[in-house]
Amino acid sequence: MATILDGKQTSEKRLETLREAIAGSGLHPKLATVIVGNDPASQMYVRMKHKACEKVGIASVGVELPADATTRTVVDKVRALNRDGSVDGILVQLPLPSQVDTGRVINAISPEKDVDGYHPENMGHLFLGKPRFSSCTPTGIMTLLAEYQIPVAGARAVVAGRSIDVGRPMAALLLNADATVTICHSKTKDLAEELKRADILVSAVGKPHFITKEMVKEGAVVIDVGINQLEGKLVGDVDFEAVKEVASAITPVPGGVGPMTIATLMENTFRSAQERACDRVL
Ligand SMILES: Nc1nc2c(c(=O)[nH]1)N[C@@H](CN(C=O)c1ccc(C(=O)N[C@@H](CCC(=O)O)C(=O)O)cc1)CN2
Ligand SMILES: [Mg+2]
Repeated sequence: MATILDGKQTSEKRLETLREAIAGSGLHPKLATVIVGNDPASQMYVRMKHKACEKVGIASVGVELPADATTRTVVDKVRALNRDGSVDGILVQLPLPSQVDTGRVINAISPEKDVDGYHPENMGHLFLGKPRFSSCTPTGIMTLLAEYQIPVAGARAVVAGRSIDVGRPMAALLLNADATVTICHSKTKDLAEELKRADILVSAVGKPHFITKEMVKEGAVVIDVGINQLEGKLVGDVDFEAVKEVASAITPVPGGVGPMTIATLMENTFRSAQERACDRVL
Protein backbone atom coordinates (compact mmCIF):
# COMPACT_ATOMS: atom_id res chain seq x y z
CA MET A 1 0.00 0.00 0.00
CA ALA A 2 1.26 3.44 -0.94
CA THR A 3 2.12 6.25 1.46
CA ILE A 4 -0.44 9.01 1.04
CA LEU A 5 1.38 12.30 0.47
CA ASP A 6 -0.78 14.59 2.58
CA GLY A 7 -0.66 18.04 1.01
CA LYS A 8 -3.31 19.43 3.32
CA GLN A 9 -1.40 18.58 6.48
CA THR A 10 1.96 19.62 5.00
CA SER A 11 0.57 22.95 3.80
CA GLU A 12 -0.99 23.67 7.20
CA LYS A 13 2.35 23.00 8.87
CA ARG A 14 4.15 25.31 6.44
CA LEU A 15 1.54 28.05 6.80
CA GLU A 16 1.99 27.98 10.59
CA THR A 17 5.78 28.25 10.21
CA LEU A 18 5.27 31.10 7.77
CA ARG A 19 2.82 32.87 10.12
CA GLU A 20 5.48 32.84 12.84
CA ALA A 21 8.18 34.08 10.44
CA ILE A 22 6.01 36.95 9.21
CA ALA A 23 4.99 37.94 12.75
CA GLY A 24 8.66 38.12 13.75
CA SER A 25 9.81 39.93 10.62
CA GLY A 26 8.49 43.43 11.20
CA LEU A 27 7.30 43.36 7.59
CA HIS A 28 3.78 43.88 6.29
CA PRO A 29 3.58 41.79 3.11
CA LYS A 30 0.71 42.42 0.75
CA LEU A 31 -0.70 40.34 -2.11
CA ALA A 32 -2.90 41.70 -4.89
CA THR A 33 -5.13 39.31 -6.83
CA VAL A 34 -6.75 40.11 -10.18
CA ILE A 35 -9.72 38.10 -11.39
CA VAL A 36 -11.53 38.68 -14.67
CA GLY A 37 -15.10 37.41 -14.97
CA ASN A 38 -17.11 35.17 -12.69
CA ASP A 39 -15.97 31.59 -13.23
CA PRO A 40 -17.03 29.89 -9.96
CA ALA A 41 -13.88 27.74 -9.66
CA SER A 42 -11.58 30.74 -10.19
CA GLN A 43 -13.60 32.75 -7.67
CA MET A 44 -13.22 29.93 -5.16
CA TYR A 45 -9.43 29.70 -5.67
CA VAL A 46 -9.06 33.47 -5.22
CA ARG A 47 -11.15 33.33 -2.04
CA MET A 48 -8.92 30.49 -0.77
CA LYS A 49 -5.86 32.67 -1.44
CA HIS A 50 -7.29 35.64 0.49
CA LYS A 51 -8.21 33.32 3.37
CA ALA A 52 -4.67 31.91 3.47
CA CYS A 53 -3.31 35.48 3.49
CA GLU A 54 -5.43 36.26 6.51
CA LYS A 55 -4.22 33.11 8.27
CA VAL A 56 -0.51 33.94 7.91
CA GLY A 57 -0.66 37.72 8.32
CA ILE A 58 -0.38 38.86 4.71
CA ALA A 59 -2.61 41.79 3.75
CA SER A 60 -4.51 41.24 0.54
CA VAL A 61 -6.41 43.28 -1.99
CA GLY A 62 -8.68 41.84 -4.69
CA VAL A 63 -9.28 43.47 -8.06
CA GLU A 64 -12.37 42.20 -9.86
CA LEU A 65 -12.86 42.99 -13.54
CA PRO A 66 -15.91 42.18 -15.67
CA ALA A 67 -15.99 39.11 -17.95
CA ASP A 68 -15.82 41.37 -21.05
CA ALA A 69 -12.73 43.32 -19.89
CA THR A 70 -10.18 44.00 -22.63
CA THR A 71 -6.47 43.17 -22.59
CA ARG A 72 -5.78 46.93 -22.21
CA THR A 73 -8.00 47.19 -19.09
CA VAL A 74 -6.31 44.20 -17.44
CA VAL A 75 -2.81 45.40 -18.38
CA ASP A 76 -3.55 48.90 -17.04
CA LYS A 77 -4.74 47.41 -13.74
CA VAL A 78 -1.59 45.28 -13.47
CA ARG A 79 0.61 48.32 -14.19
CA ALA A 80 -1.16 50.31 -11.45
CA LEU A 81 -0.38 47.46 -9.00
CA ASN A 82 3.26 47.44 -10.20
CA ARG A 83 3.49 51.13 -9.24
CA ASP A 84 1.81 50.63 -5.84
CA GLY A 85 4.71 50.47 -3.39
CA SER A 86 2.60 48.75 -0.71
CA VAL A 87 2.01 45.68 -2.94
CA ASP A 88 4.65 42.92 -2.82
CA GLY A 89 2.99 40.23 -4.92
CA ILE A 90 0.64 40.33 -7.90
CA LEU A 91 -1.23 37.38 -9.31
CA VAL A 92 -3.66 37.26 -12.18
CA GLN A 93 -5.99 34.30 -11.76
CA LEU A 94 -5.92 31.98 -14.80
CA PRO A 95 -7.51 31.12 -17.12
CA LEU A 96 -8.46 34.55 -18.48
CA PRO A 97 -11.47 34.98 -20.80
CA SER A 98 -10.61 34.26 -24.43
CA GLN A 99 -10.66 37.92 -25.58
CA VAL A 100 -7.81 38.74 -23.15
CA ASP A 101 -4.25 38.12 -24.36
CA THR A 102 -2.83 36.13 -21.43
CA GLY A 103 0.78 36.52 -22.62
CA ARG A 104 0.55 40.31 -22.69
CA VAL A 105 -1.02 40.39 -19.24
CA ILE A 106 1.67 38.13 -17.74
CA ASN A 107 4.42 40.17 -19.43
CA ALA A 108 2.98 43.31 -17.83
CA ILE A 109 3.50 41.99 -14.27
CA SER A 110 6.66 43.37 -12.70
CA PRO A 111 9.00 40.33 -12.48
CA GLU A 112 9.89 41.40 -8.91
CA LYS A 113 6.21 41.05 -7.90
CA ASP A 114 5.41 37.99 -10.03
CA VAL A 115 4.75 35.57 -7.16
CA ASP A 116 3.18 33.04 -9.58
CA GLY A 117 6.49 32.85 -11.43
CA TYR A 118 4.85 33.03 -14.87
CA HIS A 119 6.77 36.04 -16.27
CA PRO A 120 9.30 35.01 -18.97
CA GLU A 121 12.11 36.57 -16.92
CA ASN A 122 11.26 34.32 -13.97
CA MET A 123 10.83 31.30 -16.26
CA GLY A 124 14.28 32.11 -17.63
CA HIS A 125 15.85 32.19 -14.16
CA LEU A 126 14.18 28.83 -13.42
CA PHE A 127 15.46 27.23 -16.61
CA LEU A 128 18.96 28.58 -15.90
CA GLY A 129 18.82 26.70 -12.60
CA LYS A 130 18.60 29.85 -10.47
CA PRO A 131 14.90 30.38 -9.75
CA ARG A 132 13.62 33.65 -8.25
CA PHE A 133 9.91 32.87 -8.17
CA SER A 134 8.85 29.54 -9.63
CA SER A 135 5.25 28.55 -10.31
CA CYS A 136 3.36 27.61 -7.18
CA THR A 137 2.03 24.16 -8.14
CA PRO A 138 5.36 22.62 -9.28
CA THR A 139 7.23 24.30 -6.43
CA GLY A 140 4.65 22.98 -3.95
CA ILE A 141 5.19 19.49 -5.38
CA MET A 142 8.96 19.74 -4.84
CA THR A 143 8.27 20.82 -1.25
CA LEU A 144 5.97 17.84 -0.73
CA LEU A 145 8.60 15.43 -2.12
CA ALA A 146 11.18 16.95 0.25
CA GLU A 147 8.78 16.75 3.21
CA TYR A 148 8.40 12.98 2.64
CA GLN A 149 12.14 12.61 1.98
CA ILE A 150 11.58 11.22 -1.49
CA PRO A 151 14.89 11.20 -3.33
CA VAL A 152 14.83 13.13 -6.60
CA ALA A 153 18.51 13.19 -7.63
CA GLY A 154 19.11 10.41 -10.13
CA ALA A 155 15.44 9.44 -10.28
CA ARG A 156 13.76 8.95 -13.63
CA ALA A 157 11.00 11.57 -13.59
CA VAL A 158 8.24 11.67 -16.20
CA VAL A 159 5.94 14.69 -16.49
CA ALA A 160 2.71 14.20 -18.44
CA GLY A 161 1.63 17.61 -19.80
CA ARG A 162 3.67 20.52 -21.14
CA SER A 163 1.67 23.52 -19.94
CA ILE A 164 3.35 26.83 -19.12
CA ASP A 165 2.04 26.86 -15.55
CA VAL A 166 2.73 23.23 -14.56
CA GLY A 167 4.38 20.81 -17.01
CA ARG A 168 7.32 22.92 -18.17
CA PRO A 169 8.29 24.49 -14.81
CA MET A 170 7.80 21.07 -13.14
CA ALA A 171 10.29 19.53 -15.57
CA ALA A 172 12.75 22.38 -14.91
CA LEU A 173 12.50 22.01 -11.13
CA LEU A 174 13.01 18.24 -11.34
CA LEU A 175 16.00 18.77 -13.64
CA ASN A 176 17.43 21.38 -11.25
CA ALA A 177 17.14 18.70 -8.54
CA ASP A 178 19.18 16.30 -10.72
CA ALA A 179 16.39 14.01 -11.90
CA THR A 180 16.49 12.53 -15.40
CA VAL A 181 13.43 14.16 -16.90
CA THR A 182 11.07 13.24 -19.73
CA ILE A 183 8.11 15.42 -20.75
CA CYS A 184 5.21 13.60 -22.41
CA HIS A 185 2.36 15.26 -24.29
CA SER A 186 -0.47 14.58 -26.70
CA LYS A 187 1.92 13.71 -29.56
CA THR A 188 4.13 11.36 -27.51
CA LYS A 189 4.47 7.91 -29.10
CA ASP A 190 4.11 4.89 -26.81
CA LEU A 191 2.90 7.09 -23.96
CA ALA A 192 2.10 4.18 -21.63
CA GLU A 193 5.61 2.79 -22.13
CA GLU A 194 7.21 6.18 -21.31
CA LEU A 195 5.07 6.60 -18.19
CA LYS A 196 5.90 3.11 -16.97
CA ARG A 197 9.61 3.99 -16.84
CA ALA A 198 8.98 6.68 -14.21
CA ASP A 199 10.30 6.51 -10.66
CA ILE A 200 8.45 9.80 -10.15
CA LEU A 201 5.38 10.32 -12.30
CA VAL A 202 3.69 13.75 -12.39
CA SER A 203 0.40 13.95 -14.24
CA ALA A 204 -0.93 17.36 -15.31
CA VAL A 205 -3.15 16.54 -18.27
CA GLY A 206 -6.60 17.41 -16.87
CA LYS A 207 -8.32 14.13 -17.78
CA PRO A 208 -10.07 12.08 -15.09
CA HIS A 209 -8.63 8.59 -14.53
CA PHE A 210 -6.12 9.11 -17.37
CA ILE A 211 -3.35 7.32 -15.46
CA THR A 212 -4.25 3.68 -14.94
CA LYS A 213 -2.52 1.02 -12.85
CA GLU A 214 -1.01 -0.53 -16.01
CA MET A 215 0.91 2.71 -16.76
CA VAL A 216 2.64 2.83 -13.38
CA LYS A 217 5.84 1.02 -12.40
CA GLU A 218 5.72 -0.94 -9.14
CA GLY A 219 7.05 1.36 -6.40
CA ALA A 220 6.73 4.62 -8.36
CA VAL A 221 5.88 7.92 -6.68
CA VAL A 222 2.73 9.32 -8.32
CA ILE A 223 1.86 13.02 -8.18
CA ASP A 224 -1.60 14.00 -9.40
CA VAL A 225 -2.04 17.63 -10.47
CA GLY A 226 -5.44 17.06 -12.10
CA ILE A 227 -8.53 18.81 -10.73
CA ASN A 228 -11.44 17.32 -12.66
CA GLN A 229 -15.14 16.92 -12.08
CA LEU A 230 -16.45 13.39 -12.62
CA GLU A 231 -20.05 12.52 -11.84
CA GLY A 232 -20.29 15.49 -9.47
CA LYS A 233 -17.09 14.50 -7.64
CA LEU A 234 -13.65 16.11 -7.63
CA VAL A 235 -11.08 13.65 -9.04
CA GLY A 236 -7.51 13.87 -10.29
CA ASP A 237 -5.89 12.48 -13.45
CA VAL A 238 -4.98 9.26 -11.66
CA ASP A 239 -7.19 6.25 -11.00
CA PHE A 240 -6.32 6.62 -7.31
CA GLU A 241 -7.89 3.44 -5.92
CA ALA A 242 -6.14 1.17 -8.44
CA VAL A 243 -2.82 3.04 -8.67
CA LYS A 244 -2.30 3.19 -4.90
CA GLU A 245 -1.94 -0.61 -5.02
CA VAL A 246 1.23 -0.37 -7.14
CA ALA A 247 2.72 3.03 -6.20
CA SER A 248 5.03 3.51 -3.21
CA ALA A 249 3.59 6.99 -2.60
CA ILE A 250 0.71 8.96 -4.10
CA THR A 251 -1.03 12.32 -3.73
CA PRO A 252 -4.81 12.31 -3.20
CA VAL A 253 -7.28 14.69 -4.88
CA PRO A 254 -8.47 16.66 -3.01
CA GLY A 255 -5.89 17.22 -0.28
CA GLY A 256 -2.69 16.66 -2.25
CA VAL A 257 -1.14 19.14 -4.64
CA GLY A 258 -3.86 21.86 -4.44
CA PRO A 259 -3.19 23.01 -0.87
CA MET A 260 0.57 23.05 -1.58
CA THR A 261 -0.08 25.54 -4.42
CA ILE A 262 -1.63 28.02 -2.00
CA ALA A 263 1.04 27.53 0.68
CA THR A 264 3.75 28.19 -1.93
CA LEU A 265 2.01 31.37 -3.06
CA MET A 266 2.10 32.63 0.54
CA GLU A 267 5.80 31.74 0.83
CA ASN A 268 6.60 33.48 -2.45
CA THR A 269 4.73 36.61 -1.32
CA PHE A 270 6.67 36.81 1.94
CA ARG A 271 9.92 36.28 0.05
CA SER A 272 9.00 39.11 -2.29
CA ALA A 273 8.33 41.38 0.70
CA GLN A 274 11.71 40.43 2.20
CA GLU A 275 13.56 41.08 -1.04
CA ARG A 276 11.80 44.38 -1.63
CA ALA A 277 12.63 45.46 1.94
CA CYS A 278 16.30 44.56 1.32
CA ASP A 279 16.28 46.57 -1.91
CA ARG A 280 14.95 49.60 -0.04
CA VAL A 281 17.86 49.40 2.44
CA LEU A 282 20.59 48.88 -0.19
N1 LIG B 1 -2.69 32.65 -11.32
C1 LIG B 1 -2.90 31.33 -11.12
N2 LIG B 1 -3.94 30.72 -11.71
C2 LIG B 1 -4.12 29.39 -11.50
C3 LIG B 1 -3.26 28.66 -10.62
C4 LIG B 1 -2.17 29.34 -10.04
O1 LIG B 1 -1.34 28.76 -9.31
N3 LIG B 1 -2.03 30.68 -10.31
N4 LIG B 1 -3.52 27.33 -10.33
C5 LIG B 1 -4.82 26.75 -10.68
C6 LIG B 1 -5.91 26.99 -9.68
N5 LIG B 1 -5.49 27.12 -8.28
C7 LIG B 1 -4.97 28.30 -7.89
O2 LIG B 1 -5.11 29.32 -8.47
C8 LIG B 1 -5.80 26.13 -7.30
C9 LIG B 1 -6.50 24.99 -7.62
C10 LIG B 1 -6.87 24.08 -6.62
C11 LIG B 1 -6.52 24.30 -5.31
C12 LIG B 1 -6.92 23.39 -4.20
O3 LIG B 1 -6.44 23.51 -3.09
N6 LIG B 1 -7.86 22.49 -4.45
C13 LIG B 1 -8.39 21.63 -3.41
C14 LIG B 1 -9.80 21.24 -3.76
C15 LIG B 1 -10.72 22.41 -3.73
C16 LIG B 1 -12.11 22.03 -4.19
O4 LIG B 1 -12.89 21.61 -3.36
O5 LIG B 1 -12.40 22.17 -5.40
C17 LIG B 1 -7.54 20.36 -3.31
O6 LIG B 1 -6.93 19.96 -4.31
O7 LIG B 1 -7.52 19.78 -2.23
C18 LIG B 1 -5.78 25.42 -4.99
C19 LIG B 1 -5.43 26.32 -5.98
C20 LIG B 1 -5.30 27.34 -12.00
N7 LIG B 1 -5.17 28.74 -12.05
MG1 LIG C 1 3.94 46.31 2.03
